[in-house]
Amino acid sequence: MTANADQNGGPAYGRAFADWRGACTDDWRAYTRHGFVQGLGDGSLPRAAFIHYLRQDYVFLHHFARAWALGIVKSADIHEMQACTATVNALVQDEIRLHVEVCAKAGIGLDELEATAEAPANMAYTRYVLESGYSGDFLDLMAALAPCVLGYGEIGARLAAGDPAPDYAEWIGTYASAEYQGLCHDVGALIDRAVKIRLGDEPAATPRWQALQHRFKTATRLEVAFWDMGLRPE
Ligand SMILES: Cc1ncc(CN)c(N)n1
Repeated sequence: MTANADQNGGPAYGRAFADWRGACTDDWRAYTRHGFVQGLGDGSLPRAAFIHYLRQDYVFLHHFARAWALGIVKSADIHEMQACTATVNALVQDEIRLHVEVCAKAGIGLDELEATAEAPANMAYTRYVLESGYSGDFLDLMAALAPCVLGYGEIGARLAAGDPAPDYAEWIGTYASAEYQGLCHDVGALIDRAVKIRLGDEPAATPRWQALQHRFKTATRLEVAFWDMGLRPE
């Protein structure tokens, strides 16, 4: 367990994250230790699969930015609005730069990137998250969004600490960076504060908790399906 780990061995991104992650350990492991992830770490991932994934992820980030913008709509106060705004900004200004730059080096320009046809696994995941926000409240949306932000934080930190092969250093460096790790801590704190405001000090004792755990688990499974899709370039 590292200094930054919580008591379950996961990164210390907050209490709600630790609980939700701990309630779906098999699915979480399938997501964060997926063959695609192992291939990023040891360099064995075929380049075609990586570029295929990255193009889909470029589309994914558009929808995720929309979902975080929906968080602004569903916010209870200025603190939540500011935190959601910062995350939208991190997605569309910082994270997406990786996708644009790596694809440009592979000969895929911005127009071609924008014209990427969305894969069904991408649609299933992003629309699930957006629907969680449309029909649910701020907590429903956060439970569906958390595996995305925090899972990549956990993966990036673990791969970077494990002496990775140089092939995917840019990808690993993006998610292991101080900026991305800071974002994960901010999002974890946002969720804990939102839980406290809405469900009090003993949220696990409230009738809503299981439904939130279930939303987190469903989004985690959709992350697994996204990696599966990444391994199947047409
Ligand atoms: C599918 C997916 N999940 C998570 C992330 C990290 N924001 C991402 N870029 N793509």
